[in-house]
Amino acid sequence: MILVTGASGHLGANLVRRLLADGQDVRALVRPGSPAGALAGLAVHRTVGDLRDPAAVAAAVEGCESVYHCAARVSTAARGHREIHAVNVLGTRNVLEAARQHGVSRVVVTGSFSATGQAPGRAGTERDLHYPFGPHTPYTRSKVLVEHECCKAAAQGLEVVVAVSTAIIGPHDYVPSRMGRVLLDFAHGRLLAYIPGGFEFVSVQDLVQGHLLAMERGLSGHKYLLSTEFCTVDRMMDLYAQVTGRPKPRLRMPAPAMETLARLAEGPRSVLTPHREARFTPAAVRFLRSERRADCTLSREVLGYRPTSIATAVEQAYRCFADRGLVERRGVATPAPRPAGRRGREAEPEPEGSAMATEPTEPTEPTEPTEPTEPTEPTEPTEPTEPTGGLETGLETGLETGLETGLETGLETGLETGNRKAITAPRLPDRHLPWLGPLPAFHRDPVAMLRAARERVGDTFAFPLLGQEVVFACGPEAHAEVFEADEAILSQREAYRFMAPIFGSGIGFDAATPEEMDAQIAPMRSALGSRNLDAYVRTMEAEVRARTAHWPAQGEIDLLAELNRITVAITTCSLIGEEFHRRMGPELPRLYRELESGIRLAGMLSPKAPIPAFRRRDRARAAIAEAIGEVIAERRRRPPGGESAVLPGSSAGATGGQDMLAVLLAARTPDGDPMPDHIVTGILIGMIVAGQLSSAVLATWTGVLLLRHPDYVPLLRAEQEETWAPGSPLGTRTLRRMELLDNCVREAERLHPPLILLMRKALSDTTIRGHHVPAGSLVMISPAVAHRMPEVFAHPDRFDPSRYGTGRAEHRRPYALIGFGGGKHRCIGVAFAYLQVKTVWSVLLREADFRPTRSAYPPDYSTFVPAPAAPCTVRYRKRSTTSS
Ligand code: HEM
Repeated sequence: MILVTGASGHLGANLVRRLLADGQDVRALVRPGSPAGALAGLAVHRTVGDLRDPAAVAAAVEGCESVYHCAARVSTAARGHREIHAVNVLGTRNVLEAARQHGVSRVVVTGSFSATGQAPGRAGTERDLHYPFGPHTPYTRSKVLVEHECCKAAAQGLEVVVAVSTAIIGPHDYVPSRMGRVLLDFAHGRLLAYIPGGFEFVSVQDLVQGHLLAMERGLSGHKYLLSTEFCTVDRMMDLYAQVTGRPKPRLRMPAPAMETLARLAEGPRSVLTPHREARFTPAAVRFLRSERRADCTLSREVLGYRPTSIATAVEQAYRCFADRGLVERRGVATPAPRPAGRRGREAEPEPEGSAMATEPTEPTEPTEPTEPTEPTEPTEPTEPTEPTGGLETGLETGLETGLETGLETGLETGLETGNRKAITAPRLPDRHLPWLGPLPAFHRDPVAMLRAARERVGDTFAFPLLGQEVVFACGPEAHAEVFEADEAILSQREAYRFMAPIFGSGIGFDAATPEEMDAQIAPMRSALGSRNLDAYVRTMEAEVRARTAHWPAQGEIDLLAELNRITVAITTCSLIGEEFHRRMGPELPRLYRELESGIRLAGMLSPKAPIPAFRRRDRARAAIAEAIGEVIAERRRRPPGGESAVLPGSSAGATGGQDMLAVLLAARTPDGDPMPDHIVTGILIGMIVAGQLSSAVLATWTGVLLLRHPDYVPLLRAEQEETWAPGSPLGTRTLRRMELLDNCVREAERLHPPLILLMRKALSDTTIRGHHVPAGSLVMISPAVAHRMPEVFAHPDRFDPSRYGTGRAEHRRPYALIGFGGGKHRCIGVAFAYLQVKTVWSVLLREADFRPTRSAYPPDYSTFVPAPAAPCTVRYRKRSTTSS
């Protein structure tokens, strides 16, 4: 058995495939939440574990003859020392220690070229010592220490070899890697200019070959550089142009000017997007210009390493993306071979069947005699994927000076973005500010702004917003095109990634792949299925009664605040259980509010910007996560079927009585392992955010509409008398028979949908209603605008529950009523939400009479889930009092 760590990263995914093809038995260690696609359908023993956990690592290593340790936390950030050190250095120590204890015969550890020193005037070799006093990133430093760990382990008798990677390109890139993202951007027309320079690249298949050779022939305690060839950015542009069929960007920016521009951009960026990973930094431009080279003579002589060609690797990478639907499938032209390079390897005979290339390009600048500097932006570490470093950052800088840079820095660099030219939908008149677009009007009242624009321009139009090109589309046909689009073309996950700090890293919209996200919410889907709903309704009824029991006989309440408390209790008990609700008590509504207030426009720009709302969001999340963690720990200690996992009123032993935490704790990953605790926690928090406030708001709007149309109240009470005997508990069957109530809630959904904007990110060029939508655009639809279209709903501003009755049923037109979305991402909580709102109003209408205190309850559009503006006060009188 062979263990591969980091098996779902770019190198890992290729290495595992090669080992399987060689007939090896492979165990793959992957971190929790890693992309399922990388290993999907492969006959590997998948084991989930964190490198920082010595026990998990030891369990993975046990029984293996050899280990490939490819996992690493890759980052270009100047921050995050602790985590990067813990994953890379201590994680490697754990692997090596476990290997020693379990008698593993050999370990190959993936190293980074960024940790190799640089000698003036020649290509770097294994002998060049790292210069410790340069401005290195925590990642580079960690990879130097990884090499030290390997040396120590070798000195203690373990056979360990370091296989050093340069910038990787090639197939099976599922995350995708940085180099893969550059290729995708090129294919989607998002690279508009580049800076000349050059890099060492390694074809992922050469890197795999190098790892196998290092395992077989490498000397213990030694390292071997593995590169395929040095490529200039010009050459790389030509290769990309050949495989994608797109022209290479015409703008070739002078490096000195770009360094100045990068310097100018630093100030605004540090204010606007302090946590966004920056690529366009002066240091990165300098690095690009230094054209650092690697000499792989040692690998060739000792290991017999025979690199192939980057041209082939680029072609394979493109084909693999095309197979996965991420880029257009086309007859990929085989890029022209190039003559051999200038260094040690050029004297070698060409390997059979290789397209060893030649590139006579001389470095445009002399190699700098100092260590290359790396970008030093304060960003969050990226996910562990592959063993690369500052090199690829330089490359990205070389390639990306268009839209993304504009977004990062807030500066239009004078390069027009490709998106803007290519969108064919009518544009809103350019009366707004560049880059910001119609932000002030949109922020104040997005529904009014979009409605007015639709009246002027039509159902589909485009406008810039915070540096992002937005295509807005309205009407059932447009909705069908958006909701039914493939995730690889219009991505929901990419559009909502700014919610990642709420779900947690690798969870929900931040899951590594769409399949991973589906797998995470699948247990919730079944927990919200019809067999469980009766038990939830009993919780709902109990919570509404418990709350109203505190009300004096008559008085004034803030309806939104009351319904918020009730839905907090219902959501908490149904999702996490009563013990959590009891433990958190009155704190919960505040914590949920602070969590939800973190969903705002600023998040689209930088979800971690240092603004008070985001700080409150993060504090609230931490407090909720900690408390959920304690409940999980208690539940895990107790035998399954413990009482707290059963909702009040449920029949003993019925699966239908379990809260959703119990369902998640019982759920298994595809490998049969329990779901890791942090994923369970993240999913529950995500569900709270998805369901609680929106239910409270829908319930409030239902109440406000009934207050404004009091004629419906006696009709609703008459319906209740027919369907719900006094003293008997509510249930799903009873609620379903309340058709008028159902239609009133549906009118609330139509007139005041809690989610007013739904979004998708275009990952490939596509069309909507015949208009071209380039990759990178944000596609937006609005239930609030669509529900007031007179072409779809007669007299759309009128409250008219009879529109859903026999003979009319306007909502049945596909994708006309979209308050809960549509297509494959339609809300999984729709039945739960409807039952909740209907239960709330069944009980409230039975218990009290209500009257408005205000002549109007206008929506407050300052939040993502607009409710009636505060205070939403209403007067009530308990009905028993009324009758007495
Ligand atoms: C009145 C209450 C609710 C409203 C108005 C609402 C609305 C929506 C909408 C519009 C979407 C689709 C988003 C899109 O396509 O971009 C959605 C998705 C979702 N909702 Fe709800 N929701 C409500 C309650 C709930 C509840 C109670 C839960 C769970 C407890 C829930 C869980 C989800 C989840 C997990 C998704 C994502 C589904 C997917 O992407 O496959 N929602 N919701």
